[in-house]
Amino acid sequence: MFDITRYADASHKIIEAGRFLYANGWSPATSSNYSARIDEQHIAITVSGKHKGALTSADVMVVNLEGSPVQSDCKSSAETLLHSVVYALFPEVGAVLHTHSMSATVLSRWMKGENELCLTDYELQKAFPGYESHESTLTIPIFENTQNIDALAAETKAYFKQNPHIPGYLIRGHGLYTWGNTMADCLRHVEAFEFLLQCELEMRRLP
Ligand SMILES: CSCCC(=O)C(=O)COP(=O)(O)O
Ligand SMILES: [Zn+2]
Repeated sequence: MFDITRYADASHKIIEAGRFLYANGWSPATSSNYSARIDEQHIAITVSGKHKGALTSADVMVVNLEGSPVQSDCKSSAETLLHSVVYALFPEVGAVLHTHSMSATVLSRWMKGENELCLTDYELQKAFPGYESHESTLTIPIFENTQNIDALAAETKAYFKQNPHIPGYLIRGHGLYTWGNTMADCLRHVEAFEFLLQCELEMRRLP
């Protein structure tokens, strides 16, 4: 069983995150999904198909670390397993955010055939833990989009088991996943990734 006060706190943070991410244009229509850890075994996560700019507490439910609903008849995000993988691999992670920005979508499509984006020489790389200089390289894997979330979850699990320091990934033509120890950390990571992805797009537009 989970603590109801911790669930309420997680739900509140998810609702606020949705307003912020939608307002920035990073979660259009009913795209995206968000989660926050309640305890070692329970995660609060968005219900599937909801508009993320207008979430209410009824749009946030609880699943266990295997992604199964706990005390709810709602259907959790279609991408629940992608969240579960991160919580199961990294016990310190407190929040996972998935967004569908134009820059993540366009850049990952533009990079057709490439399976990683290497970011270097950006001061903002320092927004991520462990990246202490613009001279470091932040390598972001790009996974192919698929409707088979079980398969994608297995792929991401294998990758991040080997690469635990990488703070997120792209799904081609789909969006961004990132995480953090707190919701504030995770929101900072989304914002930093969005800035860096926009820079990369702009660089590719230059003659
Ligand atoms: C309308 S966007 C397609 C589904 C998706 O990629 C997404 O992020 C939202 O799915 P959910 O089931 O979490 O609402
Ligand atoms: Zn998505």
